[in-house]
Amino acid sequence: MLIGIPKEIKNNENRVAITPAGVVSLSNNGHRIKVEKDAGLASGFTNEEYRFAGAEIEERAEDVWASEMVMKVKEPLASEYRYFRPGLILFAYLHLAAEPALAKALTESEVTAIAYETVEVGRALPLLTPMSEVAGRMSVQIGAQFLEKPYGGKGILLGGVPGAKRGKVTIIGGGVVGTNAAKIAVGLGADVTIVDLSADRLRQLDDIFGSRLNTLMSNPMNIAEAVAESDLVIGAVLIPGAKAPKLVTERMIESMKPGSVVVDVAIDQGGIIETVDRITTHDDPTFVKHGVLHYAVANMPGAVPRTSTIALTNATVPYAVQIANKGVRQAALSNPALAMGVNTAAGRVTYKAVAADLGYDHVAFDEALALAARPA
Ligand SMILES: NC(=O)C1=CN([C@@H]2O[C@H](COP(=O)(O)OP(=O)(O)OC[C@H]3O[C@@H](n4cnc5c(N)ncnc54)[C@H](O)[C@@H]3O)[C@@H](O)[C@H]2O)C=CC1
Ligand SMILES: CC(=O)C(=O)O
Repeated sequence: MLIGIPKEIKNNENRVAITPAGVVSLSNNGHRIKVEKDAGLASGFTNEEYRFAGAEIEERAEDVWASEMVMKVKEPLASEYRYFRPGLILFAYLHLAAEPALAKALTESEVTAIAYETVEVGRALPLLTPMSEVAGRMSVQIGAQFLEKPYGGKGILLGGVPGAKRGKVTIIGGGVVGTNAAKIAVGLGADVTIVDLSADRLRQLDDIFGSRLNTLMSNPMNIAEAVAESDLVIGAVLIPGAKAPKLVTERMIESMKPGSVVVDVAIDQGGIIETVDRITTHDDPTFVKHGVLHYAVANMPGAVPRTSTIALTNATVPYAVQIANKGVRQAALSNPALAMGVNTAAGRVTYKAVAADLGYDHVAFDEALALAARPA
C-alpha cells in the first residue's frame, strides 16, 4: 500500500504521524511511504533520516495526500478537505462529535476514516492513552504556570511552603488524563481532589494514591463545592466518541476566586466547562471569564513533540501495519479494536456516539466497508 504522511498544519502542531522507525516497520512489510518534506523536523526527525529508513520525500502536500492511506496526527483542517475522495483511508485523531463540518466533508467525499481516539481494546483506548498521559501531565504544569501572577493568575504556588497553605487542585475525570494529572499535582505537593462517576475507578485511585488524594463521586453538588474552593480545575472526562458533558457550569466558574485557572483538556471532544466557548491555540492559549483564566488548547501534546511523536507512533504504527497488510476491511473484520476505530465509510457514519451527537443514521462498520470496497 502507498502511505502518505503530510506535514501537520494546525497551530503549533509539531508532531508527525510517523518516525523513521515506523517507516522501517511499514516498508519491511512491503509498503511504500511518502513523507512530506520537513514533516518531522519539529519532532527532531530530518528528511535524511526518513530517506535512510526507506521513505520518499515529497515537496508537495497534494502528492502525499494522493496516497491510498494518509496517516496524520490531528484532524484535517478545512484547507485539506479538497484532498478527500472516495476510498481514501484516513488514520488520525478526528474527534468528529465536536467537528460537524469535518464529519460532513468525510461522508460527502466517502472517505474511510479511522479515528485513533475510538480504537478500543476492552475498555481501553490504546491510541488515545499515550497522548492523554502527556496532556494529563502537562495540564498541571500549565495550570501551575498560569497561577503565577505575571501570567495573570492569583499568585499561588501549588505546593505551598512551610507556614503557607498548599494550592487546591480539582481534577474532574479519573481516567488516563486525570490519573496523570494527579501524579504531577500530588508530586508538587498540592491538595488534590479527583472526581469520577465510577466508584470502582475511585477505589482504584484510592489504592494507588492513598491519603495523598481526595476522591469524590461525580454529582453536581460535589463538583460545585470542589470547584468553588479550587485554585486549579482540570477537565478530564471522556465518554468515548461522544460530545463531552458540560459538568462545570458558568455559575460554578463565577464562584471561583479571581486569578484561578481552569484547564479543559477534554476540549477536543467539546469540553466539560460551560464557559469554555472556544478552542484556544498554543500561540494564544488563555482567555479570562468571570476573572478566571481558561486554557482550552486541543492539541496540548503538540508543544512537546519529541516525547509525543515517539509515544504516539509506538501505539499507532502496529495498527497501520495491519491496515496496510490486509486492507481496511479485512483488518477491521479481523481486529475488533480497529473496527471500533472506523468512524465513516462509503458516506455513512459508523460510530454510534458520533451518529447520535451529529444526527446521522448509524450504519454498522462492516456494512459500510463492504459498500466502500465495491467498484464504482
Ligand atoms: N486537549 C488535548 O490536547 C488532549 C485531550 N485529550 C482528551 O482528554 C479527555 C480525557 O481522556 P482520557 O483521560 O484518556 O479518557 P479516559 O476514558 O481514560 O477517562 C475518562 C474518565 O471520565 C470519567 N467520567 C465519565 N463521565 C463522568 C462524569 N459525568 N463525571 C466524572 N467523571 C466522568 C470516566 O469514568 C473515566 O474515568 C478526552 O476528551 C481526550 O480526548 C487527550 C489528550 C490530549
Ligand atoms: C488526543 C488529541 O487529540 C491530541 O493528542 O491532540
